[in-house]
Amino acid sequence: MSCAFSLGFEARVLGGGVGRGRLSAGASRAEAVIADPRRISTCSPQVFPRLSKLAVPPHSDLLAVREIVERQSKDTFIGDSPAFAKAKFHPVFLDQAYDRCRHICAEYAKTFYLGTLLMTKERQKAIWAIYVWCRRTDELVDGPNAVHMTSAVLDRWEQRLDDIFNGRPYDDLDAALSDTVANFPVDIKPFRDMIEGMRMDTRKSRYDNFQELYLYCYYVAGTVGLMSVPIMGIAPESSASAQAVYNSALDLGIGNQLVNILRDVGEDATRGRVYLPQDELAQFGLSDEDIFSKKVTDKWKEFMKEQIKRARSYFNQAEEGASQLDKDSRWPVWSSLILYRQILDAIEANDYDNLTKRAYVGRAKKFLMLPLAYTRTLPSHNTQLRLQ
Ligand SMILES: CC(C)=CCC/C(C)=C/CC/C(C)=C/CC/C(C)=C/[C@@H]1[C@@H](COP(=O)(O)OP(=O)(O)O)[C@]1(C)CC/C=C(\C)CC/C=C(\C)CCC=C(C)C
Repeated sequence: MSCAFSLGFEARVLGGGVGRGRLSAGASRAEAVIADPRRISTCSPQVFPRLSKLAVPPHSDLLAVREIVERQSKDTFIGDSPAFAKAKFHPVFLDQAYDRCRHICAEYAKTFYLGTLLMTKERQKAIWAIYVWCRRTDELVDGPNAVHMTSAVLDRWEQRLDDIFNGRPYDDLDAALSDTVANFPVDIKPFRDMIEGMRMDTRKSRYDNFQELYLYCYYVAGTVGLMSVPIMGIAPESSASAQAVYNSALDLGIGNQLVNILRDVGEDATRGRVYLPQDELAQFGLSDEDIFSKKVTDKWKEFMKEQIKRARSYFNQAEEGASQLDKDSRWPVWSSLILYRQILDAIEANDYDNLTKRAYVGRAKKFLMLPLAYTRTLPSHNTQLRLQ
């Protein structure tokens, strides 16, 4: 491994984080921007600046994450929820609504669905309802009706979200989510932020740097981590702080989204989209034209190696928090971790050709991974969080 590519200092979204290089108290998020173009190694004939690891931009939606965690960690939260007072549905209707969520989840995310089967019934239902809302939100911009997408559509979707949280669902799938948010301490902000991510996606097709990309990844995937932890629960025996566990949840979301981006570079390019930081492409002597020409050059391979390394480092950090979740909730999280790592392995196995090939994890490999993920949920594999 060339020392030119070492990853930079790490900083945490929530401060007081896990692992190496956390921000010292009082350090601003702006200081967490760590790409340093002047740091060019001399130990390799072809030199590249190092990539930033976690360039957390000082954006208000990222600053608000700490408050989301605090609100979601409050004991009184559930009683405060408007949906708690209003969402009273007939149990048969609710059972059917959750059952539809279960079917959708089983159809679209089989491996993840299998992983939920060890969770308590209440948690399973809640995570399926959240999954369905996220999937429907994503379908607005990515699904068959995406051609009809306008900002008014997303505004209406956000209004509908308010109604869900106020116990006034539009349909049965919404009702499942109304019931979920009445039963679990889930804040509305991560849901709003995911919609914001969809807005960003419709407005923007280039990312100047990793900070911009990080914000996008937070919106569309880090938010899933924030929504999921209150459902999955932190193990009563864990001595980790909620902030540290949420940091890991964000890391898993960001890591997963980075993998999605790396897997889909060629496909996105055919839609005129490049989700790779423009400044990093330039640092490696690459540009959009290299992506559109779909030639896997040595420069591209070096660039990809670094992008993969960065995605992996998010998973390494996510592991720490995954082991602090309630034990019956760990399986789907470990499955997701292992599966997305395998996609990175598949990109390597394709010799970094993600321009003309889609990295793929076969069905057999996916199912074989499930018992492996299960062993990681056992106490013998429990990683201790290094910082509380
Ligand atoms: C355990 C687990 C995986 C739970 C999450 C369940 C859930 C609610 C998933 C919603 C996913 C979804 C449909 C999001 C919409 C936006 C989107 C498409 C995001 C991308 C997902 C990948 O889906 P897929 O590969 O099917 O996408 P396409 O085919 O390209 O459309 C994302 C990459 C985001 C996924 C993010 C997560 C799964 C974050 C998971 C984090 C946690 C569950 C927190 C775990 C806690 C700790 C402490 C580690």
